[in-house]
Formats: sequence, structure tokens, C-alpha cells
Amino acid sequence: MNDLAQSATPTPGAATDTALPVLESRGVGKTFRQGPQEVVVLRAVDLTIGQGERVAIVGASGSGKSTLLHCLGGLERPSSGQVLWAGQDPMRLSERERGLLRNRKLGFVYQFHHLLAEFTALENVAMPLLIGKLRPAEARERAAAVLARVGLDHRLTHKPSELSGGERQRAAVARALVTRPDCVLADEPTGNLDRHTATDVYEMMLELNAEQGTSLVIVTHDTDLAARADQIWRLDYGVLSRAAA
Ligand SMILES: Nc1ncnc2c1ncn2[C@@H]1O[C@H](COP(=O)(O)OP(=O)(O)OP(=O)(O)O)[C@@H](O)[C@H]1O
Repeated sequence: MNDLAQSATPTPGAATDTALPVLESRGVGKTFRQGPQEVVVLRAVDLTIGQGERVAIVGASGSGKSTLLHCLGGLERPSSGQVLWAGQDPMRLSERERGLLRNRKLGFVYQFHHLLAEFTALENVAMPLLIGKLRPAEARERAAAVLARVGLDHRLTHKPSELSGGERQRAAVARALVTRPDCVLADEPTGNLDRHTATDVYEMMLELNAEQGTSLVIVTHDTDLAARADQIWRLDYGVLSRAAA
């Protein structure tokens, strides 16, 4: 193990230095193999996300945006380079340890809400807290408070099929933020909504992130929405470069 890897790999779950970037990719490359073919999707991507920073990633379809989010979120193993969560390489942990740390440190929002159909909004939002072993009564209380914050206090007992598209995304945002993660990774979170609702949900995410001091990495096709972030990056055939604000 080299010095860098050693210094970047504290004990799993140990408290980490808050001065470190919340999330970092260092020279991350990703190549998928499909039989004899190699698909190079990310090329030496460097990205540093500080505490509370809001970063937008834009790029054409197929440029590698979702793959980058998956690498940042420890859902996909980089083929080269390293992802660090507050200085810690999640790929050095066991899958179970990585899952627990991910649940604590990161929140995810997708284009389609991914709420569980058989559970109410309240139960869906409480789920990450229950996974984190919080007492059920406290989990429900915190979930209800976050749902109220996203304007869904009148929809706690509704199942996803009983919510509108915008309400479902609000619930998904509440679920991502309920654990007070260091960073939310959002993949086209408003891509399935009409313009007005998309702007509403996006603004709510920016507000909530600012309130909680949570960092936000948001993939969007919408350059108007991207322009509200602190940093805008463009992926082009897997190469990440700073885009003009
Ligand atoms: N598991 C995989 N195996 C092989 N190729 C893959 C795999 N996952 C993604 N790819 C390829 O990687 C490229 C980038 O995919 P990715 O989903 O990251 O793009 P994207 O920029 O998010 O696209 P979109 O905006 O359309 O969602 C695509 O060409 C895709 O086909």
C-alpha cells in the first residue's frame, strides 16, 4: 500500500477530518467490458466537492454522467483512480461497511422517485433512519418533520401511487436528506417533471441543501437549472471540464 492510500484510508466509520473535501474523485476512469469490446466511459475525472458546495454536471446523453455519480456514490468501482468520501476510499471497505457508510454519508435522488410502492410517504422517508438503527418513534418523527419541510405534511399516509409526480420527487428528496447526509447525489431529479414543477423541486433542493449545509451534486440536462449551482461541469465523452457559469 502506498503512502497516499494509507493516509486516505482511516478505520472504517471513524470520525474524519471535516476540513477534507466531502467527496473527491482523483483521476477516476471507468471502462466497461462487453465481451471482447471495451467501452471507455470516464477518463481521469478529477472533481472536488467541498462542504455545502452545489455542483451541477451537464453533458450529452451517454457522456458518462450517471456512471460518474455511481462511482462517486460507491455504487460502481472505478477502473482507475480513486473516489474519497471525506478522505476515505469506500472501495477499501467490505460491501456491508460501504453500504452502512453510504447510508450515513450520502443521499440519492433519481429521475424516477424509487419510493417503495407498498409503503406510505412517511414510511419511505423513515426507512434510511431505520436502516441506520434509529428508534422507530424517533425515525417517524424526523421523517414527518422533513416531509413537512418539503410541503408534504398533508400527504404522510399517502402511498407513492396516491401522490402527484412533483409530490413523489419531493418525498424522494426528503428521503435523501432525512439522514442529514454530507452530500446528496441527484441524477436528473427533475427530468420527469413539467417545467414549473421541475423549477419548484430544484429550488427546494438548493434551499434545503443550503439550510443543512449539505453538498449537492446534481446531473441535469437543463442548463438554466445548472446555472444556479456554485460550479458547473461538463462531461464530454467521459472527459470532465469546467463549464462557464
Ligand atoms: N454496465 C455497462 N456496461 C456497458 N456499458 C455501459 C454500462 N453502463 C453504462 N454504459 C455505457 O456508458 C455510457 C455512459 O452511460 P451513462 O448512463 O453514464 O451516460 P449519461 O451521460 O448518464 O446518459 P443519459 O444522459 O442518457 O442518462 C453509455 O454509452 C452507456 O451505454
